[in-house]
Amino acid sequence: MAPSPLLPIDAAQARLLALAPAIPAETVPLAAAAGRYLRAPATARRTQPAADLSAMDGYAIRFADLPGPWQVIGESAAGRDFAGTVAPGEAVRIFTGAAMPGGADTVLVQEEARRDGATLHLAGEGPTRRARNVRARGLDFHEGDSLGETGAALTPARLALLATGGVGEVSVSRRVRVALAATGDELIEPGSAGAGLPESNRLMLRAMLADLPIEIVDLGILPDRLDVLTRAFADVAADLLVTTGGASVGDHDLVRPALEAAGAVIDFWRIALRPGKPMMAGRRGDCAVVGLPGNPVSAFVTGLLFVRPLAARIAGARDPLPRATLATLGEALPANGERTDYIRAEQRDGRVYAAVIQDSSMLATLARATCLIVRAPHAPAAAAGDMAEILVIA
Ligand SMILES: Nc1nc2c(c(=O)[nH]1)N[C@H]1C(S)=C(S)[C@@H](COP(=O)(O)OP(=O)(O)OC[C@H]3O[C@@H](n4cnc5c(N)ncnc54)[C@H](O)[C@@H]3O)O[C@H]1N2
Ligand code: MOO
Repeated sequence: MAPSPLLPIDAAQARLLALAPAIPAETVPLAAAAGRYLRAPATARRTQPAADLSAMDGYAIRFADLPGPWQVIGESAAGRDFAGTVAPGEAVRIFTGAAMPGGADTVLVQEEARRDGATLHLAGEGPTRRARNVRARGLDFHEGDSLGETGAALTPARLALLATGGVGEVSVSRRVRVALAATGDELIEPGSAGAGLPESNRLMLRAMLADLPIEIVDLGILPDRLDVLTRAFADVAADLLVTTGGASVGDHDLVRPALEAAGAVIDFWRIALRPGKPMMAGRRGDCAVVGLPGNPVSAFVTGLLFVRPLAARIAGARDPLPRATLATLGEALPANGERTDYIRAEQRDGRVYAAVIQDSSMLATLARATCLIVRAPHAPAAAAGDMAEILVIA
């Protein structure tokens, strides 16, 4: 039987994201919502700033009174407003974040003022326009404004925005349950004694997902036995099952038959990607399943391009795919073949340099790499100084 053509990477990513199951929402306090994604829009419950505030330490004056002098009639500090009104020729001592007193419209910074008892003199250029050094009520946002659409990431900045908007709790997706299984009779637990190859894919993938709102269900290292794999895949309770190894065409590559025996429907297998060609993806009931190749660098690249975006999409992210940027090549690159190539490279002095050997088993070059150079299928040879797409990884 002729092998089916390899799926282009963007088509594979689109099909993969479409496999994301819907998971329930939950309401959590803002303080517990870091890294989650909004399931409902968040709306400002207050206006910020709630009043016109001084942006500087100085004196609240009427712009029309410049160049002074003024009589200082009181003080306004943050949280302790001045109760009166500023009449012509009057000023109020004011501090950053304090409410502007009624009648005043401008702040004279104290570096440009001279105090002589209760009398204030201009001692510099002074404010050049009305409302200088004043933050108008609502400068940041108004009550009723949207502070985040459905799917927005609760980044540190957005959490601070929501807190300032008077939002105390948010509707987010519950944590995504990600089951991780390594397969291979040659594998041993990392750090354990004995012959065998230390298993490295689970902890690598776990670390790649660490900043997402997930819970890991660790299925451990599974042997190359169809019955054991089938039972493990049939029993798993998760939103996303990720396996590594056994994805290719060898006699011991049992992941696909085991997934199918466990009731999974495979949507695609084998993509036009180097490294990572034998990746497969599908669904088993409400659980998305992704079978990654066992080679550690192949697992890293497919983890970056597929698993992490899928976990983020299940968590509610609108736009989860990694973003490439442009960089200048430090050396020439040969023409590419039929698969999109992700080349381990280092950024030095504003240029990128590819590692000489790109074997997909080599973790030392992956750990040294700060980026992957992306080479499109059939890209022509590139010269030093040409621009190339990269994905930053460290
Ligand atoms: N005849 C063909 N052979 C291979 C093909 C092909 O198209 N035809 N594809 C190659 C490509 S490309 C890849 S990638 C590999 C991936 O195959 P598998 O997913 O079946 O991976 P394994 O054979 O199980 O393992 C490959 C390699 O990686 C080591 N490994 C596996 N799991 C782990 C782990 N969790 N931690 C550390 N190292 C791991 C394993 O010992 C092997 O050395 O297939 C090619 N073959
Ligand atoms: O696609 Mo495999 O990952 O080249 O080594």
